[in-house]
Formats: sequence, structure tokens, C-alpha cells
Amino acid sequence: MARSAASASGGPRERDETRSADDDASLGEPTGPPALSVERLTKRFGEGDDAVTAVDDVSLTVERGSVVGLLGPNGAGKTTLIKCALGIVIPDAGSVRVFGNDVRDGRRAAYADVDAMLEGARNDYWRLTVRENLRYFATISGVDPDSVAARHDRLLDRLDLADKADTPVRELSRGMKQKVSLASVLAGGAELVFLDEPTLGLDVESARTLRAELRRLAVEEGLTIVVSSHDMTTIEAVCDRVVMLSNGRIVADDTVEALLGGTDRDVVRVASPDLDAETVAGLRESFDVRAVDRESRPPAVTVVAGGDRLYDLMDALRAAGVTVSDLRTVQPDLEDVFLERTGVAGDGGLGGASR
Ligand SMILES: Nc1ncnc2c1ncn2[C@@H]1O[C@H](COP(=O)(O)OP(=O)(O)OP(=O)(O)O)[C@@H](O)[C@H]1O
Repeated sequence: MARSAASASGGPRERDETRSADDDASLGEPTGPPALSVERLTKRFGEGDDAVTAVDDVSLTVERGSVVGLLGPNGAGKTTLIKCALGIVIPDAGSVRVFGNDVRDGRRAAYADVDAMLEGARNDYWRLTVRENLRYFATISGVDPDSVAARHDRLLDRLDLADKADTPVRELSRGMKQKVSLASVLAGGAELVFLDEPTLGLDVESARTLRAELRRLAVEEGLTIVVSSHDMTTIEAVCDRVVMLSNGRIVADDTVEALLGGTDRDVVRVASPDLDAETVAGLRESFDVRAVDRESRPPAVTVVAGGDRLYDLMDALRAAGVTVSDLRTVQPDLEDVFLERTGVAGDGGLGGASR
């Protein structure tokens, strides 16, 4: 479990309650070594024909106080990268430094201020109450739980768990348990947290609450967060920067704004009951058809058509006898960026989110 890799610290710490937004104003300009520095990391699984290179020569730096999202389809290597960074999986090549400490020189120092939630949940103690869990995980992080009681209250409040503070975790819904897991990760005041699919299984409202809290922790408390998710809403809402992975390699690494700004903005979606396979094939001959949504009612195509090309598209549709039910411009999202960088279509791309 991540906790065992990430909480090997010394005696009780009382750092947390003295930390405030004012104190952390300096965090705008990162000082000292980065929170995480991964250099030329490679991890293979299996042998011979069955060998899989899960992480392939990846280098990555995460500055203190930043929120970095790992985005990629199933099997891209996100979890393996996080597990290598946490020392749970030993890489075949490359190095990992956490707050400047090479993890090979001693895990205790490197992971003293690190915690993680893997695969959407952690092993909270279901017979303990929510608050008891937070106190327990603070304690095993080496923090005096009384010294962070106010932080725990804040966390429970912001994650809408305050009225469940004295309820055993086993009596909570799955979504609430998920939020308790996140609170437990944050209970000890770690300065770098890895969150693998933190919104998995959460309802819309709970996911929104969790995103808001992550953003607040980053902005107000300078927490460094590495978050992996298929959920692009989470990545867009929470992250300063996005690292896109495909087949174990980084295909993009930039701010959300830069990634979205660098894509085609002249994309339109045309819906019509007349968009059969033959019509779409005809459009493909003259236009860059980005996506075909046969499941929508009526079916729709997404086509690159800016400026005069939009008139050409209209002419082509009229010539093909297509009655347009709906026409709208499409704002690019991170899945479009991924498609541009990898050529992998959305329905095989980021978590199978088909559009
Ligand atoms: N312990 C393992 N043994 C063998 N192969 C593994 C192991 N762990 C991961 N892999 C393989 O490594 C590749 C990357 O997997 P990984 O779980 O890191 O991807 P991911 O991006 O996190 O995917 P997902 O979004 O589905 O969780 C996949 O091909 C996977 O099958």
C-alpha cells in the first residue's frame, strides 16, 4: 500500500497548523529542489514476446505547489509511473528524486512528506469512525493528531463529511468512503500527494466537491498534487499542467491553456438524420472528419471547417441532400489534443469516453 512507502517519517511533526495562505505566498515562486523529479524512467513487465514497456524513458519534473495531471488511455502507464515514483515498483532504469532526495539513497527521507491514494481508494479502517481514521493516519505519518485537529475539521467540513465525523466508515456510502480516503491521505499534512483516479465512483456533486478541495489545497496551502484520471473534467478543473501518456511515453506536457490553445478551433459538429455511411465517406474525401457519432439522435459528424471551408462544407452537404438539424462550433478539449498528438481516436482514447 502506498502508505507504507510514503509515511516513513520520524517523530511527531506539528508543522501543519502553522501553515497558512500568507505563509505560503512564497510558494508562487518555487524554491529549492522540485517536489518530484523523474529522469529517464523505464519499467518493463514480462519477458520476450510478452514483454510490455509500461513506462518508456519518461522524464518529468513537478515543481512544488503545482498540480500536475497524468492523462492517457487504459494501459498508457499512468499507474506504473506513479508506483515507480512512490517506490512501490522498482524501475528497470532511471531515477526518482523526491524533494531532492534520490529514493535509492534512502526511502525514509525521500518519502517523509509524501502520501498517496491509489486506484481510487485506500484501506481505511471501516470499524473506526471517520475522525478516528484521520487521527490514525496522521499518527502513522508521524504527526501528533491533536496538532492537526483543526486541519481535520476543515477537511471534513470542505468534503461535506462533518456530520459523519463520528460515524464508522463501514456505514458510509461508497462515494463517502472515497472522500474519507482522500481526507486520510491529507490527514498527516503530506506536502506531495499522488492521487490515482480520485473521482472514480463519485457522483457529480461529490466529484465537484473533491475537485474544489484539491484546487483549494493547492492554491491556499501549496500542496503539490500529481493526479491521474480518465476524467477530463477533473484534470481540466484541478491541474496547472497536463502530462499526456501513450504507450508509456509522454506525448504532451504543457499547461491546460497552452494545450487547448494549440488545437484547431475551427471544428464544427453537424447533426442530421441523413448522415449515413455513404454520405460520411463522401465527406471524408474532401474534409478532415474528426469524429462520427452514430449513436446520437440524429447522428453527427465533427469536421474541421474554418473560414471558407465552412461554406464548402455547407455546399457539400446540400449537394449530398443532407438536411442539417443542428450545426455548432466545437470547443476543443483535452481529448482532442490527445487525438492530435497520437492519432488515437477518442473512442479508443482517454478512458473510452466516446463522443
Ligand atoms: N504488474 C504488472 N505485470 C504485468 N504487466 C503490467 C503490470 N502492471 C502494469 N502492467 C502493464 O503495463 C501497462 C501499463 O499499465 P498501467 O496500469 O501503468 O496503465 P494505466 O495508464 O494506469 O492504465 P489504466 O488507466 O487502465 O489504469 C499495461 O500494458 C499493463 O498491462
